[in-house]
Amino acid sequence: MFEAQNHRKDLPGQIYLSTLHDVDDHASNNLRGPLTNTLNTGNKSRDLSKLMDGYFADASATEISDFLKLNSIENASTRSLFSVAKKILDENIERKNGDIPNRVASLLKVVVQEMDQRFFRQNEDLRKQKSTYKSREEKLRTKIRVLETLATGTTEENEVVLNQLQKTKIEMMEIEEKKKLEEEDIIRLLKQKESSDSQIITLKEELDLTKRTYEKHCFLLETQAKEAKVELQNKIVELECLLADSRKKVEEHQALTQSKYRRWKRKELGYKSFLDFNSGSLQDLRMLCNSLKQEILQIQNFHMEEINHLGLKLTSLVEAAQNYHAVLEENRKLYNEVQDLKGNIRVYCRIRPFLSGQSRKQTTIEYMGENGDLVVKNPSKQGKASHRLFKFNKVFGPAASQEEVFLDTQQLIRSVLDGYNVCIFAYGQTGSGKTYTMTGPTLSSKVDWGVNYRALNDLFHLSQSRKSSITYDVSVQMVEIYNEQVRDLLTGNNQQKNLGIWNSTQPNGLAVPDASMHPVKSTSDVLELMNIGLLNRAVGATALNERSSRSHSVLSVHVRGMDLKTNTILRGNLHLVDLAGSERVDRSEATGDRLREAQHINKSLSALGDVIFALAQKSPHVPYRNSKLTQVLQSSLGGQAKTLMFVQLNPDVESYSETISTLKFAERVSGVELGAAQSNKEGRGVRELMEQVALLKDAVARKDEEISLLLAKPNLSAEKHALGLPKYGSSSPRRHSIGTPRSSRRISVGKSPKVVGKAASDMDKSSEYSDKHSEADSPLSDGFRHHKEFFQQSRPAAVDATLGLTEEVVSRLPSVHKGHNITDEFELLGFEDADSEERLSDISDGVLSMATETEGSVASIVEYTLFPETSVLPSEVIAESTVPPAEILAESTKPPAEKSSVSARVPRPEKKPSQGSSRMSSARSSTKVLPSSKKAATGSSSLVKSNSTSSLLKSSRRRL
Ligand SMILES: Nc1ncnc2c1ncn2[C@@H]1O[C@H](COP(=O)(O)OP(=O)(O)OP(=O)(O)O)[C@@H](O)[C@H]1O
Repeated sequence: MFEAQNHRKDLPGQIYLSTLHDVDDHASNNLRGPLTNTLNTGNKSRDLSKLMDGYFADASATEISDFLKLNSIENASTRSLFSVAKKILDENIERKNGDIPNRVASLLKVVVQEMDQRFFRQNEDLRKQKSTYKSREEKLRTKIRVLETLATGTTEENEVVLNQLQKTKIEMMEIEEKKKLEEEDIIRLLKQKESSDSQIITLKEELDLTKRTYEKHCFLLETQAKEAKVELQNKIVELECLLADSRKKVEEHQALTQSKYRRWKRKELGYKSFLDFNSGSLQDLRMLCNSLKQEILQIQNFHMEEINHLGLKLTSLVEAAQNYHAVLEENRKLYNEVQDLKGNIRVYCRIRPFLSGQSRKQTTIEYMGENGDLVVKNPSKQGKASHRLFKFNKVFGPAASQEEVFLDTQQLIRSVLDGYNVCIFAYGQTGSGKTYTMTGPTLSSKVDWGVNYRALNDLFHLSQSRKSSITYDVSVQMVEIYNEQVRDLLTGNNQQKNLGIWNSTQPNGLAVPDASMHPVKSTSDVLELMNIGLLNRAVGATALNERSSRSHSVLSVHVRGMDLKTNTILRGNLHLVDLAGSERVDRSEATGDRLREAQHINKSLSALGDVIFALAQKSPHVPYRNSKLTQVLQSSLGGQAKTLMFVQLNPDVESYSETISTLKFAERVSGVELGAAQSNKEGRGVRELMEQVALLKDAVARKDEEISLLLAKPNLSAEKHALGLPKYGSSSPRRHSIGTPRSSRRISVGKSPKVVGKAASDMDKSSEYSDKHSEADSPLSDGFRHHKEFFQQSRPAAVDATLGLTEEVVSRLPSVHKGHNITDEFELLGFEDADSEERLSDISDGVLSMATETEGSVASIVEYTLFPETSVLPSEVIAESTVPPAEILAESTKPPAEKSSVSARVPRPEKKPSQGSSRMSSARSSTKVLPSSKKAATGSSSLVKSNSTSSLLKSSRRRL
């Protein structure tokens, strides 16, 4: 150990290289120590740490060589030298992009050389050390051998020697271990050397490369510098030239500025003089302005006065405009009145709003005028051709409330209380709002009430307010027409019973005699009945699936009013009709029930159209009988009624074609004139007639007496034969008059035949049309016979009585009723009226129609017979029919108050019973009497053939 330590001290360069680490650490410590001291002492030499920190990166070659001289590089450790070399390279590569300056390269060279030498020296040292160790090992082995020999001498000595040997062995082992360690160190050093060698080689190569690149770069830079220098020199020359130019320009500019200055000076002087001049004229202008102000004030005052004047004129204009609106309203009213007078069917158009479920809300309605104009747009067309204008009495937009709609309908409905027949019907495709308008969406809310409820409600209120002067009885019927079958909706049982319809219009507007008639006293009664009706309709609807759309519902309101002052009786009927959907069902698509429904709807609506258009054309024949619907509405579509049609529209573009066909229909309807409506009043005319009848009755009584006196004489038959009077029983006077050719009747009736002939001719016409067979060839053909038969069947007794007497008795009684012209009586009957003639020509079913469509007076007579004041059962009628005619006639002359009870029992004064009389009795008996009762009544009518009456008339005729 000791030797080893000593040997360390002997190593060259004073570096302890027992291990490489030791060498490095010690070396760096040794190096740093003196260098640091040197720096601290102010020596300018630089130490190796600076070298390591790249201190020499920017140092000159001389500085580096100085540094290397001053500092013993041999004292630096190998590791630090390596790191110095690496750092130099890294730094230079980072800084200069691989260009290593010469000085750094030389420094590197020095460091690398030093490291080379050091490795060489170390190698040498290690070799020497190895040989030293070997010699020592030899020495020790010899010592061991000596000692072993000595040990064999004495055991003690041996032991001592052994101990020494062991110690020596241990030492040897330690030395061997150390040797091994040193050998390992040497091997590691050798390896390090090898790696350093390779590093040095690569470094050298890199250095060479860098040097070459650097040299190239330097050359490039030098050439660039030369070029830049030349360029700069050129620029300097250019700049000098420019400087000379700008100097010249500055001089020129200065000269120009001076001339400008002089010019401005001159201008200033000019402006000054101009300003002086202007201030003078400003003064003048001020004065002028003041005078103008005065003038303007004057004009302003003048205009103010004018404006005030205009304001006054405007106020009067506004008033006029307001009046204009009033006048417009008045005009509308007047127009409606004219329409009423003309008997035009009023047409109101109502457009329903889009429903919440409708997704596309594109409307076909372009414009709705307050005057009833409606413009519809065709969505598939463009330009003018896409628009169509329609004109109606009124157009209600989607926002119109139920109340607004009713307000415009109210007056019409109110006229029912004045004895008019009114018909309101809603026409339009399915879902267009017909039921909404007529009934309303719900009954629970008053706001939603449709025309039906509001109408009845209004009628009740009005009748209440009039009750001091007129007492009213209101009754309702509600029927449904489905597949040409009429069903009573108020019976309570829902059996599908097809009800019969009168073949002609009835004076009381009753078209469906078998439908139950329900007297109503209040709105709640109506609501109750409506509910029953709707329920019955709904039950039908469930059975037949949405039947309400395919059936017509008719609510008939019958009003009878008695004027307490004049004893006039008013009869008004209101038909409120919710028609089936008007859309044309494609027959090719519909089958079975649907096809049947479609056919029936199409048929009935076409029939309605035909009736309306026949009326419009004043056609002699109105085809009421072509459908149940037109039959039911006959009394309200004929001459005396007021008719209103609601045209319901769905604004959706998809419904365009339906909308157009609905509007076209409505447009034609709106042009229809039915003739002036007439009130069903039983007034003075009736009473006068009654008075005449009373006179006649007296005359007949007197003549009867005379006849009975004559009959008492024995030569009676001869006398009778001589007179040539027809025998009673073979033909009644009425029959005679009808069966006789018109010319002969003319002769027999004197002045009146003209009228009678006309009436008969009308009857003939109606017969012709009603039968739908031409009778033109022969007036006495089958058709005429049919007419004759029908006339016999349906002719009301009262008319018969009146006409019979008029023709054959009255005309021969100038002495009885002196000064009274029989023509007047016919005028009273309305037969002289040209209109009535026209209307008579419309009769399709004989005298009953005639009675309705002529003056109210005749209707009243029929009414008395058909509709007694109190309901009388057929049996009672039969019993009462035995009342002697004298008594009846006497009764008829009584005042109405007394008359009412008796008139109800008025039997026909006809001698010959007929089917017509049976019909009368069925009608008078009760509105609820079934058609089957007609037969019973017919049977009972034989009883009506009162002996006294027949003998009375027979004898009177004989006498005459
Ligand atoms: N003026 C309206 N305001 C609000 N909703 C309306 C109006 N008119 C109709 N409707 C609604 O449109 C729908 C169809 O109306 P409605 O049933 O009255 O048509 P419709 O013509 O009677 O049909 P249908 O022929 O099938 O009986 C209903 O839901 C109804 O509430």
